[in-house]
Amino acid sequence: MDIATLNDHFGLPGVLAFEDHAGLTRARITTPACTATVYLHGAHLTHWQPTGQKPVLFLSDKSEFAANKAIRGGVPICFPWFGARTGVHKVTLTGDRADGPMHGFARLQSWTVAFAALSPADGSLRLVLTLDPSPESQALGFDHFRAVYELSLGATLTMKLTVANGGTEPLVFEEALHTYFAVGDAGKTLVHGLEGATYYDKTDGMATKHMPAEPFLFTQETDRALPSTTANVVIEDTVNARRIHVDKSGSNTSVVWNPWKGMADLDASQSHQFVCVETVNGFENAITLTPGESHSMTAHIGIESV
Ligand SMILES: O=P(O)(O)OC[C@H]1O[C@@H](O)[C@H](O)[C@@H](O)[C@@H]1O
Repeated sequence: MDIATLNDHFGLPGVLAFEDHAGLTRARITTPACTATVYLHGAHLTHWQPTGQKPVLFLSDKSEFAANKAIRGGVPICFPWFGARTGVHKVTLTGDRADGPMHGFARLQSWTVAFAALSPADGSLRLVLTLDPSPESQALGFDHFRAVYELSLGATLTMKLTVANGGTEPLVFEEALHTYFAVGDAGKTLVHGLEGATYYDKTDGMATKHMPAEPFLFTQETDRALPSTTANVVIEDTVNARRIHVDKSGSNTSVVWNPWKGMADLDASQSHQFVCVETVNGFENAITLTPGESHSMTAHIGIESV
């Protein structure tokens, strides 16, 4: 659908409008409760700001916006694998192959708008996008999945990713809502809720270790995958005097990440402006769906001023 048709079908005057940015289509959302931006490229939420709050999601000033690149910041959707397709602690995914882009193809595909409407209950905007197999996914061995991403954008944020198996063989995949939370200073940010959990340390050859007994403080490059973790977390952004609550369901893995340095699409000066606390099913928690089955993973984000 072109932008005019999207606006005709789904636009809501003063609330939801579709526009072009750098050749990509994005939805701009303004409600009394929040502002938000969603790119159809990757179904990528890049901005969510409840009224009266600073933006909750970080977006790199050096992010690229191009059809073959992932946006740096916001909430990339990783699917149907997390990180590399194969590796230590990984199970064999559909296709049983090692090729394909980092974090899967879903963040590089253009998703389809299926539904948009305001909720009469709380004025939040409900936006639903879908992803079906494409020549790119089929070339990587994924030709019988269906994915639905339901966003509820208001004073709180709900992100729900549902994947269905439309084929005749089991569908085995990983997934992540790779959320970049904006914080005043990553080095003064605590993560509560993961105390003592087992993790695989990607900065140390995926060695198995344990989180500290006290809330986790970012002090260096951090790249930790926590399997068998269903805990809700609270991110304590001390500089901004707020707590970000991340409540999740249908997710058995968490990932905590900050590169602590610049990257090609991240200026070094911005590397302490976010922490990634990711809602994931990965490694031994990869999802297996029998034909006709579906699975949902949800992250619900709320902000508490302190
Ligand atoms: O640069 P990308 O592909 O967006 O990945 C960013 C990071 O994503 C994290 O979730 C991974 O654990 C890291 O290993 C990775 O570096």
